Amino acid sequence: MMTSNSLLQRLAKWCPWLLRDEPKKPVKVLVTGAAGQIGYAIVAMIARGLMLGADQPVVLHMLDLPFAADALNGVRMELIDAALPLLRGVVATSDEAKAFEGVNVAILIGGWPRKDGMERKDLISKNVTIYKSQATALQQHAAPNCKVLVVANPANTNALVLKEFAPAIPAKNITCLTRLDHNRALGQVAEKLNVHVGDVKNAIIWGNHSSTQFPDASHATVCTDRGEMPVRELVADEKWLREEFVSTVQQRGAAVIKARKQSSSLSAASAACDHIRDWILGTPKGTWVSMGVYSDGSYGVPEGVFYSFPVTCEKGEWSIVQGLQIDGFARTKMDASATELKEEKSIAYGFL
Ligand SMILES: NC(=O)c1ccc[n+]([C@@H]2O[C@H](COP(=O)([O-])OP(=O)(O)OC[C@H]3O[C@@H](n4cnc5c(N)ncnc54)[C@H](O)[C@@H]3O)[C@@H](O)[C@H]2O)c1
Ligand SMILES: O=C(O)C[C@H](O)C(=O)O
Repeated sequence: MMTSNSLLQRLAKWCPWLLRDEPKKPVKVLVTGAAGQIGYAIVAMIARGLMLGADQPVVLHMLDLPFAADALNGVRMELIDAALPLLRGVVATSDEAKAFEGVNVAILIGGWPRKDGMERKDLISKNVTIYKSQATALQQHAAPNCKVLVVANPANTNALVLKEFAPAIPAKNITCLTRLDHNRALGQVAEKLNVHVGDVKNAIIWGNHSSTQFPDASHATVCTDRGEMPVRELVADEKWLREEFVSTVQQRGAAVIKARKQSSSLSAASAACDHIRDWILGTPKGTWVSMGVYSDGSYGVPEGVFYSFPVTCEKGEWSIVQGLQIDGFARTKMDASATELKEEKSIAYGFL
């Protein structure tokens, strides 16, 4: 007698779709500031599966201010015109409640960018109030386990404001973007050694997404035909690692603004996709990435600030890589960035 399974196999010869897995339920992804530079770059990346995977349908929620409604509608039209099979719906709105409704992932880019000659913390007065207001929308309207990535600057301090004003959201669900700096660090090492960037891993960004961040290549490795080799050994130039490498990564955002007259967009959008993809789908075995997370006191970093640490991710949860050796040089740099974050926190609270 033919079992139902073998009958299905035989029928599938003629109708292959019968054996396809259940289609995945669409994930709702919010992008704020979606009419802006990064927003324009990231929505297509998300809708093409670069953030959540090539088999994951998405519904895009896009929020921007009322004055940008026409531009936002233009982005919506282009998404339709791109005929993207994974895109199952688009909500374009200037209403925060509608934008946050039921979202599973929130990429918060809305805010003002710095211009040539400014530091990111010069944006505190303009941008932190946005995050106080969006905290309310997040906890009232987002899906219960919504994962949040803050991109807008000052990213660490905006994330802190969001956490403080959305107490119902677990702190571990709120993160900020330092993956762009992490990717820049990998890129600088790859250029220096003339190797493929995909063969370099485990650089670390410690601290604030600002010019006090500490890009650290002392634990990074390169995959070579002799096996995995320490970057330190291959570069064999401690001065370069402590000076030029550090300052190039710290100042890369400013260098892009000087060249483009606008801040990094394509690389920021790409890094935001990397951040969420690794958080949700997991980091490859033996690889860590940098994420701005609420400090639990690891490595002597004070609690109460969002600080960039090396993390690994599994099953949708990040954990800080423990047990790395911190020498005196690293300690000084890490502490300086923590001090700046505490200062930013008190300035931000003055505006709230
Ligand atoms: N963390 C990082 O690595 C990183 C990298 C690049 C840029 N950034 C930051 O990201 C932010 C956006 O950069 P951009 O180049 O896209 O700027 P942009 O000016 O091109 O776009 C920002 C958009 O946000 C919108 N906006 C402002 N207030 C809003 C609000 N309350 N709600 C919703 N939308 C709002 C604006 O109307 C605009 O369309 C800036 O703060 C920039 O400094 C961070
Ligand atoms: O530098 C900026 O102000 C934008 C962004 O934070 C970046 O690092 O490129």
